[in-house]
Amino acid sequence: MPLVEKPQLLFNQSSLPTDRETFIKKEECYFTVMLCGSSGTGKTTFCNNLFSSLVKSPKSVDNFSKVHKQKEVHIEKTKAIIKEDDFRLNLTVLDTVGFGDFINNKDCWDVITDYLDDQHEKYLLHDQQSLRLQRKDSRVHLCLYFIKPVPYGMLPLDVVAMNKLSKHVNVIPVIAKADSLTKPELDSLKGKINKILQAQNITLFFPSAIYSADEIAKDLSQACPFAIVASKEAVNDENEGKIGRKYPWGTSEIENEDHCDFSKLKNLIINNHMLELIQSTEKVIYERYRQEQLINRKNGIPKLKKAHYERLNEEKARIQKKVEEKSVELENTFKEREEKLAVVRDDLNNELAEYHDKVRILETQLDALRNYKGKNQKK
Ligand SMILES: Nc1nc2c(ncn2[C@@H]2O[C@H](COP(=O)(O)OP(=O)(O)OP(=O)(O)O)[C@@H](O)[C@H]2O)c(=O)[nH]1
Repeated sequence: MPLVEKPQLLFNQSSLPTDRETFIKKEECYFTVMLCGSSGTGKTTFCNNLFSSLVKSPKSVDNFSKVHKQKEVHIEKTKAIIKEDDFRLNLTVLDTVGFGDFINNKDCWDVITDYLDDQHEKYLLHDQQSLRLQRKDSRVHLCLYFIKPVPYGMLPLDVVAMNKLSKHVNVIPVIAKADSLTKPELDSLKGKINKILQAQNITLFFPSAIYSADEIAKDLSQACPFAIVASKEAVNDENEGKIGRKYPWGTSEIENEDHCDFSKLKNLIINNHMLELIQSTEKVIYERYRQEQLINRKNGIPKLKKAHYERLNEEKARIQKKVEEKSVELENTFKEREEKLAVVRDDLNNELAEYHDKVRILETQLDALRNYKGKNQKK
């Protein structure tokens, strides 16, 4: 687990509201963030920019082809401890490897929603025990959903996946690689995405004024979906320390609000609303899961998840097929044996008929001999 001491200023403690100050005074906090989006959307680069440190290493070419040989989406976990002054952030970053990368992406969000529910379930089990000390909390506080920068809006996969995920975790959509769009294209894309999200009734995470200030919360909410640019390089010597992307015609600085919404998103997640994300996970999302489970589950047994259900159905179909194949095989063997037995029976019957004929001939001969003998005795 990488231990990153003193990254570039992560927490702006001087401007903290009281609630957050208390939160920081706890000296330690656990935060889990999920990066959901297809390969190459810049998730790793963005994550390292967000936490101002090398939290996650980019995939090498070999590693990339190895992980993508698996035909299923899987969750890759990276842990890091970020220390700033006396505060320690125990960070867990979850990458959804393979999400949206296959030709058929049907139900690829199931692995993720099952993972999210599993973490709630583990917490629920701890909750139900009499001694609640040292309970592990692996619940996910935030899912950053990476939308590809395509001018026509969102793919149907994005709409369905965000709809499903938003019931299990706080979701914030981001437009990845926003430097590939012009300002008018970006504004139009944001408008289209917001219209789709509204029409589909997708509930996203929006910062509330209780955790920051009215204007800050409003400004951050208006920036959604956040257009982000990520980079691992400083733009040039002159602007040393400024991270960005260099092009032949100019530069794009990630923290420049005229270039993208990176700073706003960082303010939301780290400076102002991390506590709200953690509390909303506890009070809204986990509470909803807890109530649903306790109302619906029979005899305390957790409800089967879709993936488990499908696996059981597949297993049932496999066993049924095997039973059918075995019964056809047995029937054929039985028929073969029956046919063989019929041949043996016919042979034996023929043999028996032959013996009967022979016996009949012998009896006729015996009768003839008896008659002959009787006639001779009379003489
Ligand atoms: N133009 C542009 N390129 C970016 C941006 N962010 C990242 N990249 C580049 O995109 C490539 C992929 O970035 P990664 O951060 O590895 O993407 P990823 O989503 O983590 O990829 P996987 O690990 O395969 O899932 C790298 O070459 C980055 O330098 C961005 O905002 N704009």
